[in-house]
Amino acid sequence: MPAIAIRHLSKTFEQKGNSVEALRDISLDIEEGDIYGIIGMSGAGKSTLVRCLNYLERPTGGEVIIGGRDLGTLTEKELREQRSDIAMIFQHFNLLMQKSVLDNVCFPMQIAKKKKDEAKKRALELLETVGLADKADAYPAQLSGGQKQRVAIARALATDPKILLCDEATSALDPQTTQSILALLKEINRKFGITIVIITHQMSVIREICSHVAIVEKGSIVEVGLVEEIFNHPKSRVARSLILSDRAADAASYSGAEGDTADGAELTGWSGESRQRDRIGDDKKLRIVFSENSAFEPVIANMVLKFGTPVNILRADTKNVGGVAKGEMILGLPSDAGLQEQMEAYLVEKGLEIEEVTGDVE
Ligand SMILES: Nc1ncnc2c1ncn2[C@@H]1O[C@H](COP(=O)(O)OP(=O)(O)OP(=O)(O)O)[C@@H](O)[C@H]1O
Repeated sequence: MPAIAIRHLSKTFEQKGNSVEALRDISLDIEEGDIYGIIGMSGAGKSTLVRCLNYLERPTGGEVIIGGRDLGTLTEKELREQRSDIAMIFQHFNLLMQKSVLDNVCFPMQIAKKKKDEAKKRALELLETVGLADKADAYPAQLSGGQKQRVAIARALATDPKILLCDEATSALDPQTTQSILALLKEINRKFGITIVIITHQMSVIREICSHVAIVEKGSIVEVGLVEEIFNHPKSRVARSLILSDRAADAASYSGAEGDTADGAELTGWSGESRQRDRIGDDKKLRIVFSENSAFEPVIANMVLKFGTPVNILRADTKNVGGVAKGEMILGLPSDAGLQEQMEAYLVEKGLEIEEVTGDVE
C-alpha cells in the first residue's frame, strides 16, 4: 500500500466569475520511505498539489489516500488527527519570531498536550539531530536561513510524522546551504524512515536526493518515473527544459577534459564547461549522458579524427544523480546534414545514448 495514493485529483479555483483549473486529473503513488519530487515551472500547480495532500486545500475532485484512509471521508476532527502524521516545511520557514528556538520546536508538542518536560527533552534531541543543540536559547532573528530551516525541520519532526512535505524548502537558500539541508533531509529519511515529498522548481534538488519525480505542467502530470531514468531520457518538453536549465551548485566544471583529448583530436571550444552558442548557430545539438567520463572521451576524440571535422562541446559537466556521478555533454554537430547523420550513427554504434536538443543551450 502506498504511503500516499493520489487518484484523479483536481482543483479548480473560482474567483470573481473566473475559474482557474490548478490541478487536472492527477494520479500518483508515493511509496513508504520514498523521497519523491514534484517539479514544475512557476504556476504549474505544485503548491496547490502539496496543500491538497494534507487537505489544507480541499480538492474539487478525486481522492487523497494516506495510510489507507481517504482524507475526503474524514471528519474535521479525524482530519486534524491525520494531519499530525503529515508535517510540512516551507520556503520562508514560518517560525514564531517571538519564541526561542527551543520553544518553536516545543510548540507542536504543546498543542498536542505533551507534558512540558517530555516536550523539552524531545525538542533538545531533535535540535541535536538537526545540528543546532547549541542554539536552543537563540531567537530566529539571530539565525541564518539554513539554521532557520533546520529549526523548522526539528519542529516538523516533533510530532513524529510519517510524511514530511517540503514546499520549496531550499528556494530561499544559497547553493551550499541547500546542499546541507538536502543532506539533512536524506539523513532524516534514512534514520526515521519518513516519506518525504519535495516540491521544487529546481531540477538540481530533485536529482540530488529524490528517487522518483513527477513533472507537472499546467496542472497535469506530463512525466513521472525514476529520477535517473528521466535524467537520462527525458521525454516531455518541460523535463528537457528543466534538465537543460539545471546549473546547480555541484555542477563542478568538467575536469581533466583537455588533457584527455589532447592526443591529436581537435575539439572546438572544449573548455570544461563551455558555452558557445554563437559559434554553433542553429546546428544540430545532441545531449549525451554517461556514467563515467572515460566512456565518452575517446569516442568523441576518435569521431573528430575519423570525420576530420571539429565538433563544438557546448556543455560538459558532472552531476550528482541520486548520489551517482553522471556526466552530461551537449555536443554541437557541424551544419552538414550528411555529416550529422554519420556522426550520430557513429556515436550510437559506439554505445552512447544520444538525444537531440532543440532550442538554446544556456
Ligand atoms: N487561492 C487561489 N485562488 C485562485 N487561483 C489560485 C489560488 N491558488 C493558486 N491559484 C492558481 O492556480 C495555479 C497554480 O498555482 P500554484 O501556486 O499551485 O502553482 P506553483 O506551481 O506552486 O507556482 P509557484 O512555483 O510560482 O509557486 C496558478 O494559476 C495560480 O494562479
